[in-house]
Amino acid sequence: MPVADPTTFTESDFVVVANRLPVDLERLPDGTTRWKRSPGGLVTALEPILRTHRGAWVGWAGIADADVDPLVDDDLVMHPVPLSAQEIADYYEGFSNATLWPLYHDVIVRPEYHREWWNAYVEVNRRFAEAAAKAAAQGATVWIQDYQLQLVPKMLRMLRPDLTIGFFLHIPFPPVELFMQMPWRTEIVDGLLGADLIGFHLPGGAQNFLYLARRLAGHQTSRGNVGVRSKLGVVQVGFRTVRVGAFPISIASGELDEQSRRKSIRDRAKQIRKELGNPKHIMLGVDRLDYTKGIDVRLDALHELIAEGRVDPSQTVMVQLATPSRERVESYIHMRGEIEKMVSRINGEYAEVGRPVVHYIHRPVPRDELIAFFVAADVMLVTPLRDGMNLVAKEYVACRSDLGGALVLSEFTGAAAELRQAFLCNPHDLENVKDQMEAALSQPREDGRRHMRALRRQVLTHDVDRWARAFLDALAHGGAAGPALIAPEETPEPELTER
Ligand SMILES: Nc1ncnc2c1ncn2[C@@H]1O[C@H](COP(=O)(O)OP(=O)(O)O)[C@@H](O)[C@H]1O
Ligand SMILES: O=P(O)(O)OC[C@H]1O[C@H](O[C@H]2O[C@H](CO)[C@@H](O)[C@H](O)[C@H]2O)[C@H](O)[C@@H](O)[C@@H]1O
Repeated sequence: MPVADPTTFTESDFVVVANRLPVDLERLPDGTTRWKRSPGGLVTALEPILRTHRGAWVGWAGIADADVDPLVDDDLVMHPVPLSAQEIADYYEGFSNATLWPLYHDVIVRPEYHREWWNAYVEVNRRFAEAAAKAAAQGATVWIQDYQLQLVPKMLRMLRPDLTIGFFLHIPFPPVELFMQMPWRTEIVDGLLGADLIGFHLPGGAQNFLYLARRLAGHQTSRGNVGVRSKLGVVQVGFRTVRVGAFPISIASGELDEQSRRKSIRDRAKQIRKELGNPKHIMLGVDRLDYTKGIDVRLDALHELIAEGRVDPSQTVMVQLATPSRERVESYIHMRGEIEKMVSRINGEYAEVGRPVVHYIHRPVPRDELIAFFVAADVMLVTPLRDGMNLVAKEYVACRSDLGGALVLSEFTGAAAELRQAFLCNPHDLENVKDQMEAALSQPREDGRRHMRALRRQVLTHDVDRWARAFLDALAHGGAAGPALIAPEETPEPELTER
């Protein structure tokens, strides 16, 4: 990737600000560096949009103290924001991923609240706001992404009142009683209210936020329910009107559909089946190694199904592809150990020499290889305890133009609101997960084709372009608001949860 001369850059009319750049700088053992694709669904979703808009991307390069000049790759200008090792520990691993992440994901692990982490979060958010203010042309649109940067909208508005500012949250916005744990709750709500439009995946998240804007920040808000890509909510912040809406994110589904039809991918899918010993059933999990993803849930379910004689280990293989993630955060270290023990236990009890039941790969897989796995898998297991959207579920569906395969999908993902024909399951109810896995393994072919056809219709007609267009149109044009405002003192009791 070419490193460009920073003096040649003009300011951009469209700027995305996210914690990470779409590429991570990697330090190799010999001291040299190279760029690689960043992990996670945010990058998967936003990269194609930014390339179409020929915009700029402000974000961290993924390692400590990287002093990197702006870069250009295919018309996409990237502005790296440096973070020190201490800031990575306090802002990224600490406040973002040991405070906000568990708090916003139903406190699956206990969030930690430390003042020094909060101070680093404020400091780093200020640095991102300053970098965005520098990258944006007069009157530009700036789109800030995700929970790591919730203070940036207000900070940026103070630096650059001429900008149009959008914010999108990629993870669930929690129920009010959980959010109220946060010692800096008012600062976060105020930070977000610096935007002109605040987007969530689901209407429930938008509703939770409107309640807090009234009760906690004391603003008037609109009455009535927020819709999906319609019926925006409104918060009146002095003379400013902030809009709040639900915009479920998606993938570049058409492109993925095309890629998955290629002969090379089909051949590789057949070869994968052969390499796995030509089992009758291949089950697949594809995730960042995160405790929210319920990898333990599906392993537990498989273990019990085999023990009860409902799944035959000589005919069934499970492949778990797990990208390393946040590897220095304590809860991630613990979870990795637990999952690796479960894999060993199942294999110890049920594998034969040369025929493991569970294949576990703890590294990112190249994109073409991943697509071939999706094509090969008879049952896709997506079992998070909580997930903002989960793009993997949509990717699997986009890859199944053959109408084969079956999707087991947790009700606690954003994707479940759209993919109603999947085998929906409650990951907190192990018997239910087992039943749905068994049903997916044994569904009649014609039923499977019917379900997959319906799932594909949803995913192919609601792609990532449509998501971005819906958000950016609402940001540019305001969109329809609810008719009347509710004053803070009129606030009824909350309608809870994001679902
Ligand atoms: N083991 C893996 N190898 C390569 N890509 C992966 C792997 N696991 C996940 N991904 C990709 O990362 C993205 C994950 O997005 P998503 O399911 O929304 O969850 P999250 O953003 O929380 O990680 C998807 O595009 C998926 O294909
Ligand atoms: O940057 P990391 O700490 O390595 O984490 C990767 C990304 O994980 C999260 O992804 C979320 O966004 C997806 C797209 O909207 C969504 O489908 C998924 O449910 C979310 O978990 C995180 O929100 C991103 O900021 C991270 O970059």
